[in-house]
Amino acid sequence: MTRHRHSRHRLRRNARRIRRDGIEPMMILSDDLEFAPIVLVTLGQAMWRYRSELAPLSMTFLILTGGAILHAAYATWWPTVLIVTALTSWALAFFGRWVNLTRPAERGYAAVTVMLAGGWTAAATAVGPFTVPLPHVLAMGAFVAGLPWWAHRRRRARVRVERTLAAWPEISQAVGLAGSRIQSAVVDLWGYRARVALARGQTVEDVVSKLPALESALGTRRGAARVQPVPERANRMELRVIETDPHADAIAWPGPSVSSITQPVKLGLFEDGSPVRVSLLRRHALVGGVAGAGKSGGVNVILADLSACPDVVIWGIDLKRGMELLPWASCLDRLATTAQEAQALLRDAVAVLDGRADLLAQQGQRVWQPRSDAPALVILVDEYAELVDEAPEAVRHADSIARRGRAVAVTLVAATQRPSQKAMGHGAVRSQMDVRISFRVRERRDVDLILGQGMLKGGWHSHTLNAPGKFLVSAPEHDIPRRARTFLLADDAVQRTAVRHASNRPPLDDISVAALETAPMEADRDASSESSSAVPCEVRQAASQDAENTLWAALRDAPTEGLSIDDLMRRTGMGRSWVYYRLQEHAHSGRAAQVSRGRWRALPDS
Ligand SMILES: Nc1ncnc2c1ncn2[C@@H]1O[C@H](COP(=O)(O)OP(=O)(O)OP(=O)(O)O)[C@@H](O)[C@H]1O
Repeated sequence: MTRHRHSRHRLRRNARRIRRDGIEPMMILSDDLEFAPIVLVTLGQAMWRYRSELAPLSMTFLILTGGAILHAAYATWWPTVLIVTALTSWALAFFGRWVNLTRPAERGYAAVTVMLAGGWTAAATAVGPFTVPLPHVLAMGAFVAGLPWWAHRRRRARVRVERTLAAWPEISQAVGLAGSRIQSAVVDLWGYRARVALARGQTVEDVVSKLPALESALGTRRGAARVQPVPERANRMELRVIETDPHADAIAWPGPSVSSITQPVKLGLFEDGSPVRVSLLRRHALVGGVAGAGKSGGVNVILADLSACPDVVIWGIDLKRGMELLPWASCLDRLATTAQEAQALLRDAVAVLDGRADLLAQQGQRVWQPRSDAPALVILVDEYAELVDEAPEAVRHADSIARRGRAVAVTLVAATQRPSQKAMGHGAVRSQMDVRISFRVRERRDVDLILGQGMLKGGWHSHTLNAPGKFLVSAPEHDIPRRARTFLLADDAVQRTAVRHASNRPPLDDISVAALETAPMEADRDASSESSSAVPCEVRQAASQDAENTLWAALRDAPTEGLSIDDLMRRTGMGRSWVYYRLQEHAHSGRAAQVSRGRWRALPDS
């Protein structure tokens, strides 16, 4: 007692000296201080930190204490304890959802545990908690009921997230977001998300630029953290950490989601499982991304939905000799696979546009309302850059459609790898695209190329997409960067869908057909300046067959080191794309192969 008074006195004296001398206060561990309180505080902190893991033990202790008190004071109350237990178990089993026990297994566990605990308490109330075998039963019960608790995945995830976010003050300091606060956090199937209040002057863009540092501080894998603004508050954001990728597996196309172009098509699913719906009515769309990133897959989903709508006519341009769009031929009102056909198709689309615009002007209407007898016209262009290369004249028509087509429901859906000004033909097409879909891009600067200026800075990181089919979509209804994955249509699904939808495709309306019938006069004028399209069809076919034969002969007679694409272009007189796609076809059917980089020859036994 005297020793305690001495040390308290010494402490007070030290504190006075510190204040007097202006020395910064700090914790000093010395044998002067009492050791026991520090141990107690540390122990208390550890127990608090591990309170979830210790819960079965704490509960056992509480039940034991409760049993002892009840036995000592109210030994005759054991039937009441039993009744309360039965009622609570029943309520948990049937209404546990109200207390966040979302799964049947969780409700069952809670009901059984309450039954065991209540049963034991009733017995302890009646005969005393230390009467054999009650202590043994309690120990066994605690262990058995504790096992599912300790093993429960969602509980462990919640605890891990709580601990991570408890360190937010240090984390935010370390990454340069000091002063921001976590407001709430929710653990879900794929990871967790937290609402963060930003400090004064901090913006979501600041956080986006610090994402890699944030991922490191949170201890997640690279690319696991996402940041989304909260539209109604500039000083709030949602931080999402994806621990298990919900897009790890391909998502099969579930069937058409629309029956009219006036409804938004369903492209795929966001990471939270919600559908990506985008309206294509009176909107042009640009689909971009590196080769193999899933553009054609995305176009397939658009086609599968649009071909289910009886109020839209679809035209296609595929200068890869129809490789991508040919499977949909039965649903396409028109398909162009050569530069000349593409040019004619776009020219006709402009004629349709003009015809419709004239009618609307006469009737004093502003927009074309798609119906099955007055359908919208959607023109799908696969690999737009190819069109610019091979049919530069066609780009003029595409430009016209991009600028004037919306009101009359004549719209473009253009897919291309890298929509640079050059690839888009230096026209207005790119700037007129209202829906931008970006699959993975190789370089950061390509993000802005597809999605628009400043998008990279705003957190649209399509260079970090890590699997084919994953995309970001920017459209009037999608102004937040959220990762999504398109549905996947396997080849046989494309075939089946095309066959099923082919029977209810609408023809063009009378106004558009009449516009096309009066268009040839203009077309002839066009044609006179284009020697290629003036060549009759049979002559073109014969020329193509000649080139085909020359290519095959060249490949067959090629030296062992093969022939380069330039050699083959020279010999056949055809363009690079033509040679390239014919080689791909030969390679596909096992007739020719690349002997070294860029050099080809026929296979010996073909
Ligand atoms: N949503 C998806 N889910 C799973 N896999 C996909 C998905 N989309 C595409 N893939 C896979 O990626 C491969 C390449 O996709 P796709 O042909 O669509 O790419 P691309 O961007 O069109 O390439 P290219 O420009 O060479 O035509 C496909 O063969 C398919 O296996």
